[in-house]
Amino acid sequence: MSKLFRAVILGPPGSGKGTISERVANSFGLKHLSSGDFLRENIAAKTEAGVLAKTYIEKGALVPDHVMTRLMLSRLEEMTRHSWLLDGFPRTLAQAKVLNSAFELDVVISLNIPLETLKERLRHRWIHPASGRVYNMCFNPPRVQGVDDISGEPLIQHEDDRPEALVARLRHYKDVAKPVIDLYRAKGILHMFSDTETDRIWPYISSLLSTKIPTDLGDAQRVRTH
Ligand SMILES: Nc1nc2c(ncn2[C@@H]2O[C@H](COP(=O)(O)OP(=O)(O)OP(=O)(O)O)[C@@H](O)[C@H]2O)c(=O)[nH]1
Ligand SMILES: Nc1ccn([C@@H]2O[C@H](COP(=O)(O)OP(=O)(O)O)[C@@H](O)[C@H]2O)c(=O)n1
Repeated sequence: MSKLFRAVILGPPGSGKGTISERVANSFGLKHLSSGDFLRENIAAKTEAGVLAKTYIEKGALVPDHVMTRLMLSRLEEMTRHSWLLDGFPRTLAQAKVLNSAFELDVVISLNIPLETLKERLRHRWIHPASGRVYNMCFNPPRVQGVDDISGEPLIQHEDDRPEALVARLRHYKDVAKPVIDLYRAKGILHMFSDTETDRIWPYISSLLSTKIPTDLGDAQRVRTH
């Protein structure tokens, strides 16, 4: 079987992980696994992990490491035949160590976006909860304001996307993410990107991945869209 490709994208809330992950999935045929979306699916399905995770997310707290690692690793065990890009996991050093003991990562992308840019982006972020589709009134607005392009269902804004909630989330993110970033830098697989616009970062990420992703991923997996 051809070599598989395993990557993680790290970044604070609003940094564009989901936006960039979708472009990576479309360009390189990797499976994008968003831990936030996966948690919301489990919450909606009222799974044991979802019910437990909900109690933490509602308080704006992180879901405990053992719940996240059990949930994410069982999902990854179902994807062993696929190349993937993880978004939002690992989020802590404990999560990273468990992931590293189970899978060898090829690339870790870390987005470094200024606070004011994050605030501005999240202020205008609208989400279709059922699909996880993400819009932005300034960057990628829906055809009809407040309505999902595909389903016609209403869009919502996350309570903790408000600017006053963001500062606390950001401080917590930085405290928790630093040892994870340091770990992957020490492994020599960290690639940092800083800018205020996704469209300026994307070409660099795309060319990095073009050099790293095995060309023999197989047609089924590698769908090049230009
Ligand atoms: N103005 C602007 N908005 C952007 C840009 N890139 C992404 N966005 C929007 O900014 C918001 C945040 O982007 P996401 O991809 O959701 O960021 P994220 O890192 O996945 O955020 P979390 O899921 O909260 O961790 C969304 O509404 C995006 O549509 C950009 O370059 N400029
Ligand atoms: N590894 C993770 C990922 C998400 N989460 C929780 O799930 C929520 C939604 O995750 P998300 O990635 O959609 O949003 P962000 O808060 O990361 O911007 C987070 O706010 C956390 O409460 C977590 O606790 N641990």
